[in-house]
Amino acid sequence: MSVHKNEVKIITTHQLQNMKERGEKISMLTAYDYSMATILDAAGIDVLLVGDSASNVMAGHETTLPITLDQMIYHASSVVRGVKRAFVVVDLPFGSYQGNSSEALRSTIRIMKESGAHGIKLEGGAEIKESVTRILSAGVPVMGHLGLTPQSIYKFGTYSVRAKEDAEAEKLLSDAQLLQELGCFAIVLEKVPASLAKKVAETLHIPIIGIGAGPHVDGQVLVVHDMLGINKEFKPRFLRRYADLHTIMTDAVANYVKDVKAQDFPNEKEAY
Ligand SMILES: Nc1nc(=O)c2c([nH]1)NC[C@@H]1CN(c3ccc(C(=O)N[C@@H](CCC(=O)O)C(=O)O)cc3)CN21
Ligand SMILES: CC(C)C(=O)C(=O)O
Ligand SMILES: [Mg+2]
Repeated sequence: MSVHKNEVKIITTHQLQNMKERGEKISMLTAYDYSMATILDAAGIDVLLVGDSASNVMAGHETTLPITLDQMIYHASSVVRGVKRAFVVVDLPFGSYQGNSSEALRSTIRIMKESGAHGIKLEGGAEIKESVTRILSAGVPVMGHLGLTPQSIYKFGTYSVRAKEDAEAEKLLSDAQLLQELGCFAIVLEKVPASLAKKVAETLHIPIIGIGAGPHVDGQVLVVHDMLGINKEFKPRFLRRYADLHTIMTDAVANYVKDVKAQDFPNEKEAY
């Protein structure tokens, strides 16, 4: 690939690894569509996650379970078209990989071929060892996801903080080590005690990206609609709101409605 003077450096798994080694934190947000991806990419985000949280945020489902592989591919291909620099990771949706490594590979190949994304993420540790191995052997970068794994919500029944007990914490650390040994390039840790996340980030050499996992990890991820304040209901302790787009958008739409009703829009300059 030729490198031109003004070309923006495309993020690779190697660069993410270098960032951990240099102590530069990795920034990651979700994106589900082209317009949002364009903005996030231009603003300098390192990694975009086409999360299965699209099931909640885009489609209005209660959980991440209903979203399909076809729907994830639609979101992912839209995101990829908006990106010039960020590394794009796609969640394998519920039912597309669990308990069947050949199906896991088939789902991954479809995502990579049909969306143009750069890697995939799946939830779990030892249980999904065969799937992870098989996907990695096809040359596809894999991101792990441990701690609160929303695709298993009905096994746990709550979205409460995970791995508070020693046994659960030990299992999480050994799962993280396993994922690293298999060859995963990074791991998301969701809603676990900061002290455990710190230990995992210090023990492993691959980047650990936290969401509700405290500051002592190698990067942070949030759902973009949450951090922009688009949805008002979701306010867990780990969320920081960087904007109140709910209010901005509501006011803008209310003003538009008012102007249309008052026949103030369109005016002469806005007509042909
Ligand atoms: N909009 C959105 N943001 C997310 O971060 C997100 C999704 N959707 N969907 C998929 C998963 C689910 N996630 C979640 C869900 C709930 C909590 C949570 O803290 N819920 C409650 C506390 C529940 C409890 O302690 O029992 C809260 O305080 O809102 C955290 C992450 C993270 N992901
Ligand atoms: C919350 C992040 C890590 C995720 O998996 C998603 O958005 O689906
Ligand atoms: Mg997810």
